[in-house]
Amino acid sequence: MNKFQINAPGKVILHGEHAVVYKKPAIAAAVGLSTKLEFYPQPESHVAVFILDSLNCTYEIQLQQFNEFVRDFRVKYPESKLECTAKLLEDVRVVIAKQFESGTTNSPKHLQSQKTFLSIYFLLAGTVLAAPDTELTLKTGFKVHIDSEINIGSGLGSSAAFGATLAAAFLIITGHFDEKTYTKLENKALISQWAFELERIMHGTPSGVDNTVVTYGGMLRFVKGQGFQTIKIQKPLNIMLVDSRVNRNSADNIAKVRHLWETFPKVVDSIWNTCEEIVADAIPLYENFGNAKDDSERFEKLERLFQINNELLKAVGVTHPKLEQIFAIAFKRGFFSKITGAGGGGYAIVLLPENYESNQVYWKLKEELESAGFGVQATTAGGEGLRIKTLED
Ligand SMILES: Nc1ncnc2c1ncn2[C@@H]1O[C@H](COP(=O)(O)OP(=O)(O)O)[C@@H](O)[C@H]1O
Ligand SMILES: C[C@@](O)(CCOP(=O)(O)O)CC(=O)O
Repeated sequence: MNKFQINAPGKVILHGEHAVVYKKPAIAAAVGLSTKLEFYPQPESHVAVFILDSLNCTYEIQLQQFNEFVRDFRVKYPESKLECTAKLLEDVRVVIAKQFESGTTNSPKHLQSQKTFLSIYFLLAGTVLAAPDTELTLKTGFKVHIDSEINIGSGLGSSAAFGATLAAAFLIITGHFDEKTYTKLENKALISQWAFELERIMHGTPSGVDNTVVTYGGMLRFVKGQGFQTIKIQKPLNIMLVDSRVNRNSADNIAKVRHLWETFPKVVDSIWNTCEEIVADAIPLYENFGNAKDDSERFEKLERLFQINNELLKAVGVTHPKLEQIFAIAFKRGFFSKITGAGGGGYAIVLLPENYESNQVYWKLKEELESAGFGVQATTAGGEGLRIKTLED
């Protein structure tokens, strides 16, 4: 088995957050920050070791016990493979609970790591059970090192990136495909599908947009429950991600907006209709951006759509004084910005023009945001999805 490396990006929502909950379209894109997984075979070992930098902890799976678990599961459910993910999850929960009770695993961030370890064990067992070799067992150990540039739990899709890298690694070691053939459509679909399973562990009822964006990359239009369409962009968009450093909870914000909708259904529905029009007007701008030498007119139109979209999000009450401070600083310097995701804190995105780095005002903006205590990262929206490369010795 080879050493290999897998990178998967996070995601941002460009338009349609919240409206998407009410069956309106949204646009999401791969963000230029990624999670990196490195896989090292350990032929002399019988342990799978996971070094998780973001959680500052390590998780070990003893392969002998793992293989027994898989064997027992096959005996219990001889007829089913992938169809029984719910049953598999139930059984894996028992294993992980026992490991935590007996202290064989311990981690400083108990709750977070419990879900992570559950996801790892579940995904490994699931990919072994669904392997082309129906009797597969894991004979030799390996080491997996995962670190990430994506802030965890802040709406940038860290769990989908984590899930997609793990799924791809496990699908390789269980013989579904290799470091070259992963690009085939059916293999990407398999990665996204398993990353979705992991999203279900993390969120309960995910829309499926995060695992799709991180696997395939680019920009997508999506409607909840209706699937995805690729937006054929010419090149990724430059954006600045600004971290308000205010903790937010997506579920609370979604509930708050729902309450407003229940109180004033016609008013809020008309906001969602406008959000839908924003998506419709934005798509041709994104598709043609980068086509012409002078894109400035398109860029200015996009800026206005960003501004209108942001005002609508503010109207449904998902802004925060810290986000307002970011919008004011950006606007003062001539940049347009908006909330991305659930709001109430979390991130804002600022649209950046071509060659922004040679623009003095950009550096002033960055400096002012940083000295006001915000986290600032210039990156892209709409770049590459998951990729795998073999590592040399
Ligand atoms: N790099 C990582 N290493 C370990 N676990 C991770 C990593 N990234 C994400 N996770 C898992 O995903 C969870 C975050 O998921 P979630 O709350 O959906 O945040 P996000 O919006 O960033 O996807 C974490 O609690 C952790 O269990
Ligand atoms: C508010 C919402 O539209 C986006 C969720 O935001 P976040 O990615 O959790 O920040 C909810 C959803 O799409 O499920």
